[in-house]
Amino acid sequence: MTAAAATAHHAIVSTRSTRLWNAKNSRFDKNVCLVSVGSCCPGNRKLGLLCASGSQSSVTEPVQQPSNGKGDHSPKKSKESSLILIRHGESMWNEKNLFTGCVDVPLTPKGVQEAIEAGSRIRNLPIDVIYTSSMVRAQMTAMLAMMQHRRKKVPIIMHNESEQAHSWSKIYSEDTKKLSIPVITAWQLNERMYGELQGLNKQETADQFGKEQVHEWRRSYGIPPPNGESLEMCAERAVSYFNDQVVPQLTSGKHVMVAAHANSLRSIIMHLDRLTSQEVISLELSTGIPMLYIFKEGKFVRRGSPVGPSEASVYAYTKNLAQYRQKLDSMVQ
Ligand SMILES: O=C(O)[C@H](O)COP(=O)(O)O
Repeated sequence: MTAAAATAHHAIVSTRSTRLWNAKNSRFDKNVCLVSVGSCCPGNRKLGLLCASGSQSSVTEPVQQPSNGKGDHSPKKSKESSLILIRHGESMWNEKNLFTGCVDVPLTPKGVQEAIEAGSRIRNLPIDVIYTSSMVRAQMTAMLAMMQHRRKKVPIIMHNESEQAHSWSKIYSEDTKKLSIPVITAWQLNERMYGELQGLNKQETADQFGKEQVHEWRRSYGIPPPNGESLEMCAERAVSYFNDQVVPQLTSGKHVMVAAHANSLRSIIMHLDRLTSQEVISLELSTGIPMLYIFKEGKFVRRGSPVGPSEASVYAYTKNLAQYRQKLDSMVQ
């Protein structure tokens, strides 16, 4: 691991443990130990790789093509699927340390690099459908990351905002469709609305209102910034969307990537890992770091962040991932 990768890897901070989500029973039913790289310590609050060994399952074809991303799923041999969550790369307002929220700003050159680096980490992982927020920084991140993917499918933004937009963007070749990945954009995955903090400098705001107050606005679950959304309010739309749209894709065996934002993803991770409103306070997501979950039999198992494209343990997570990787290796590139 390079020093930069190690820093980035350790920059994701989570809480002590997570549990397996049982969608059927709508509950979490088993604790899972999260460890930092190279150790397995329940007291360690850094998020890294799981110490559990990979599960076994039957082979899933790596190439799966949803027709419209909203249903119409072809039957699969195995229902195991993977979920990649990624916060966008550094934006031009991250760089300036400004509260951004729902202001739609693009990536910096560093953010572009982070997205490309993220893409190289996940370049051997299966991805059938991509969800992004409606904001350009998340969309840029998803697109740049996909440029690195070894399968070389083309990510294509679905335009379903009107019947005309839908019909005018129709693809008339089945072969070409098979070589594309639908990208579904959803405002529900947008960054939490930061209210009257949007555009303000974070340090100056802390100087003015006090560090504790600003930390409460930024990290608490229930307290909204002035005229903005609390994490709880953000969760209401982001987690509902995730459950309504993303989970059915995973259930049908599709491999999904979600490119979104610090707080929309914090709310989703809080839900997946069943963090309490106290625990979520210390959940920090770095820009441009992908995180992998395996979804199987209605349960989410967090597998950490792939450090590099060839990291052996990522592909040992499950037999399916290993086989997908092998298929990529055997394909003429
Ligand atoms: O919207 C913003 O300003 C950032 O993307 C996230 O901000 P935070 O670190 O205060 O949650």
